[in-house]
Amino acid sequence: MDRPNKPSAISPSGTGPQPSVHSEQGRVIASLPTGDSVEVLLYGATVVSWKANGRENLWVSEAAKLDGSKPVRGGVPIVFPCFGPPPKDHATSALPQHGFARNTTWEYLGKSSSESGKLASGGDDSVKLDFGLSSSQLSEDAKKAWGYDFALVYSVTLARDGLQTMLNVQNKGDKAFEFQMLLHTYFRIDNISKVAINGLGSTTYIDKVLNATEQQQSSPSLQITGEVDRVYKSIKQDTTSITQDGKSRLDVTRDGLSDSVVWNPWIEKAKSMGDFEPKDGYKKMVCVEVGAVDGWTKLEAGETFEGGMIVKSHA
Ligand SMILES: O=P(O)(O)OC[C@H]1O[C@@H](O)[C@H](O)[C@@H](O)[C@@H]1O
Repeated sequence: MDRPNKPSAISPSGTGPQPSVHSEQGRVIASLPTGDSVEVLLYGATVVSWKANGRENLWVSEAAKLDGSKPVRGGVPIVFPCFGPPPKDHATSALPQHGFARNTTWEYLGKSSSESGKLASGGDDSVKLDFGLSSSQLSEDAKKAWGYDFALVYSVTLARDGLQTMLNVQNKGDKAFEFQMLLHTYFRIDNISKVAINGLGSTTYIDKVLNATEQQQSSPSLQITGEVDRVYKSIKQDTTSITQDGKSRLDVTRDGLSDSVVWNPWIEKAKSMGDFEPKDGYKKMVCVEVGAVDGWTKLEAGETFEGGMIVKSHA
């Protein structure tokens, strides 16, 4: 399997007090001695909070359902195995928009021991939480709609210098399947009018607002002044960064992935979503989503795919 982008991981551990991890009411919360923390709902394995340097980096709607009745409007919902409404002539055609991963309850597999995974966890520097979802945990409806034998492991690593989220997809069955995946991250920002998205220059994108026409990003910097729903394909740069008032705010680095979606619903679309509150919340969020959504990724029986992101937050 091609791994288009291989960034260096967040810096590994030192020694010192241990991170704390506890679970309560369907969520797992991890904190570092520095005060940085991450909170993951078992429903959808949705990261609903990531605080670094005393600041929340994720936006969650005030009307988001956190009770498992609807995918969470905010945080980092996982899109799998289809992105958007599935095409009629594809094996995913009977699934809902964005698939089933974001509205199924995952299993907490535990905190991985130090030195395992992509980061050398341990000491006070990082902690890695693993979540699992396999075919047997799906609802009867989802099993009927997509009857493949698969296993997903989602690893969320909180480190002193960032957050890493990686999705590992395994084909456990005896027939090949095709999928798309996306980490649909809602970043919290202070004011959309002061924000620019950089690192998408010279990239071709599908503009879903302009009837899915193919366009070219000519300027190196994207400002958001209206509804934006764009699928950037085969991006050459590893990192898409969000600046605020001209200063670096968040750097999103793709790992094993080369597509990104940029989404902001703006005024009318925000009004039309019952779970989007406050209605002017579009000024405080922007989705920069990493994924494999241009066409389909095929996994043969027994094969594994891994992709995700490393996000660094600037104080
Ligand atoms: O309302 P949903 O299903 O969470 O989707 C939100 C948005 O998700 C984005 O990733 C899509 O590109 C948009 O088209 C879509 O509107």
